[in-house]
Amino acid sequence: MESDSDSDGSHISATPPRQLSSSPPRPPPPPPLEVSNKSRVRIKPSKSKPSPSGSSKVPSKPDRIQETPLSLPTDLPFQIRRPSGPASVSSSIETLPSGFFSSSYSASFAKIRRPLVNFEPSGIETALTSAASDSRTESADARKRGKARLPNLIGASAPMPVVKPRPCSGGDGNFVKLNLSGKRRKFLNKKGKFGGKRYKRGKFKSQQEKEGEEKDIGELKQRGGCKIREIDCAVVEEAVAAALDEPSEENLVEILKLVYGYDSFRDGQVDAIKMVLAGKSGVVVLPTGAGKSLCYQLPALILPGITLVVSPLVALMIDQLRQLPYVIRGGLLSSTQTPEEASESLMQLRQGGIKVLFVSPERFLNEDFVSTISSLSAISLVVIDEAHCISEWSHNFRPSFMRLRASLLRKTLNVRAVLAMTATATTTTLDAIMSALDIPSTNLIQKAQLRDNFHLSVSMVRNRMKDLLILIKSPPFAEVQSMIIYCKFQYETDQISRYLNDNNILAKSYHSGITAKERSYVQDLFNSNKIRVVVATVAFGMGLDKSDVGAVIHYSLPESLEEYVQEIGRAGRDGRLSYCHLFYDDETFFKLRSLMYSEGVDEYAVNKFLHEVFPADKSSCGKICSLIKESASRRFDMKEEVMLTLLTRLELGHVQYLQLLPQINATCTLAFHKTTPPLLAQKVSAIAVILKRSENKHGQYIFDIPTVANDMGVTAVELTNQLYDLKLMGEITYEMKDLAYCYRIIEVPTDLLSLSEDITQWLSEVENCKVRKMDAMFSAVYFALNLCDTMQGCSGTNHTPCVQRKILDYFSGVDNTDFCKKIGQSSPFLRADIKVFLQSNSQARFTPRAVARVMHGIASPAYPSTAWSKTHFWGRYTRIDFKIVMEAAKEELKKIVGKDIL
Ligand SMILES: Nc1ncnc2c1ncn2[C@@H]1O[C@H](COP(=O)(O)OP(=O)(O)OP(=O)(O)O)[C@@H](O)[C@H]1O
Repeated sequence: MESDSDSDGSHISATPPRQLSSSPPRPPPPPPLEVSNKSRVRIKPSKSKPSPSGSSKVPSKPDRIQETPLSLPTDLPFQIRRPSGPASVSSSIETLPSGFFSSSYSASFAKIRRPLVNFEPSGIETALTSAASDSRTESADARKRGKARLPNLIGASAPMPVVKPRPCSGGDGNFVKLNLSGKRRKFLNKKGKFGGKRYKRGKFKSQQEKEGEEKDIGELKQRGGCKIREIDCAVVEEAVAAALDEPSEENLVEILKLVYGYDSFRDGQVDAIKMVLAGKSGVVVLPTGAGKSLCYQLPALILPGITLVVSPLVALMIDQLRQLPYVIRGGLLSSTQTPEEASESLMQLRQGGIKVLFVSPERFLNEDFVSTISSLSAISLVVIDEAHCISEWSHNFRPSFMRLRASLLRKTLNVRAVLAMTATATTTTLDAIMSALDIPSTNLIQKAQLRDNFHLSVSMVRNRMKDLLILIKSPPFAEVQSMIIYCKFQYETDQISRYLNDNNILAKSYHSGITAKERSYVQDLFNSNKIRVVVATVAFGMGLDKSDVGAVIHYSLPESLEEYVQEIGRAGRDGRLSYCHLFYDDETFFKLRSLMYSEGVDEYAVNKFLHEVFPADKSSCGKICSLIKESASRRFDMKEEVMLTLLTRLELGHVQYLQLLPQINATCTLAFHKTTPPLLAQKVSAIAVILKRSENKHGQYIFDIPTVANDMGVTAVELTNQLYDLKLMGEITYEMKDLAYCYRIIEVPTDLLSLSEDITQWLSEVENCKVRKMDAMFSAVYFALNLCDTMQGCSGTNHTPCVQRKILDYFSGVDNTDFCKKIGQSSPFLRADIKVFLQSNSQARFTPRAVARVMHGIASPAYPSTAWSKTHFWGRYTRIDFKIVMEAAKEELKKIVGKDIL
């Protein structure tokens, strides 16, 4: 594996300082924060019993806001003083030019008679998405506005229109794909016919159109403050043809200049592009903000077929779509679209109207989509963005990413090359990615996973709110225009943003609990510098490419070094020095470490789960089954994501036991309106089966969709389509509820016991891995606060060299978790407390894990915090290792039940 000079923390000061010219005032060089001796972290098992904390995710009693008047600190964990002189600088980081151009044409939207019912799980993707509702309205708007469509630039011989310029990243770029500007689209559709001619701006426009456009550009200028330039499409076309013929660096740079306005490639880009153009699959590991998108955008422009980009978040897809260069037609398919919109996108895809399609991994559950994609002979490239999501050993595993395996992509979809991209992957994660995608180790392009323009600092907190305000009001943070504060809990983001506003700092909170529209609004305010601070949970940031974010503050410890690197990666994307400070406190660390155990499952629960997934009836092969998410989650005391992980493993493990289908609403309540039920049953077979299989309550028929579908021998989606037709005819109305996982049984396992043992073992390894990540994060901070005096280059609160070293070691596989041995291994009161707890709740049935969760203050579906945080044992033992507590609970339960407990 290659490494890069970044890995040597000693030259961190070689970063050029932020310039004052075109941006808001810039802070002076490295912050002279100092950690006093008082701040040293001391981890020791608690002597007295801690008071019960709140719930696991959102503690019932949030931290009190300290409204103490602000004065310059004398007794704080860190001291702030002005720098004595400028930082040493060099030009080792290139200055980033302005870049992308907006698009203004779009493909047609054909009308369809009926939407294909097109269920897709939304999961995390939806929860963390912003601006999704916008794309929906825009799509509808586009339908009203005409059908003219440009032919595929490369696939067809039609020339490209001379496009109007757009501001660089940070603006709302690719209008067409988002249908943000209908006027412009209409206009440029006309222009598309003028092959190769240089288009003079404004020549063919009505006054109204001109005004509309100018308004758009005006707004964008304001947002991004970017330069505007034109692209001569005929020239680009020539350059593309030349690069297709001979993909030399010279030819590629020519396109780079023409399309992006950049003079040269950044480290790793040209290698990645050449690899893909040669039809080879590969993995690209480049730091945040290093320009990974360009590694697929440029090949997408050159290669003749379609490029599919798989992204974990809708918000990310929308951002990437906006950032596509003007000359590449993009589209997206996401769970937030209506079935009509999804069908339209598929139709455009079939007709060659889309060159780059962004999709969620869940889309690959949709048979309609898979068959459309496999019927397209020309998929040149599949890009897997945030590819670490494929691996269960990453910080952000997404079960649906498991589906993206070489077998599906190459064999079923007939894809030529696969490009996996990430900024944060350990060696174990990389191995998992390469093995899933069948990528040889020679095709790994890896640079250091950290940019060297971060000034990293850490401090121990005593009063976080007050310390935060002092930090923001002191140099260098006081002079940073745009900053992000990351918190763990949603309630913290709201509290802090209120607190900052009360102290004259314009801030907004951002988390997945607010609507997509609000999230989009906050992001827009931030991008246009109308607010200074976004206080966010992990939901904010992935894909955010605001170049002048000058600081990132971690109000709470991140859960892993990967998360930390991703989040600080939002800062300094313009290459200038940026400041990243992390507040540490023991209490938060112990609380977060407990949360790492919130998804674990015991063998007992896995076994119960498998018995429900596979009906005892051996003839169930081929049957469609469903598992209602909410009730099953409570029954098995398993989070919904964990159930999905198990189902996905049953589909994609060594043996394929089932085939996961799109999620459905499993319970249907139906009423008849025109024809009487018996008469309609004579004409429509579905109704005959429904009458047989339903329960009649006050004239309404309630039935289970999969049961009726099985009886009819159709899929759940086909049945729903039939019902939809009957509804259109006015025959029936119906309501669907109970969102459920849906699957077809392929093979019933013969030995459920050993299968559950196997799966539990795997889950336990995944859990251990999460805890190790948390511990590695803690260790880096602990080291910085307590032991880094000896580390060359660290001084005061400048912990850059040692934190940087820890991060790079971690990504290259060095175990950093030594200090966490300090987590409590025993307590004299533990067994006695568990005994009292069990006696006082003798009516409830517990597993050792359930008891340990209560003692650690972790809510679970069967033991919600609303009910269980009332016990005074709730969260009492967060400082004692979870496994020790679980073991003690097992012993106590054994005594009560009198037999061995799993
Ligand atoms: N060769 C280049 N020269 C100058 N700027 C570039 C170059 N390549 C990309 N950029 C710019 O760098 C910025 C970051 O690019 P991009 O968003 O692709 O980063 P990334 O690696 O995907 O980051 P992240 O992982 O954080 O999402 C963009 O504004 C892009 O225009």
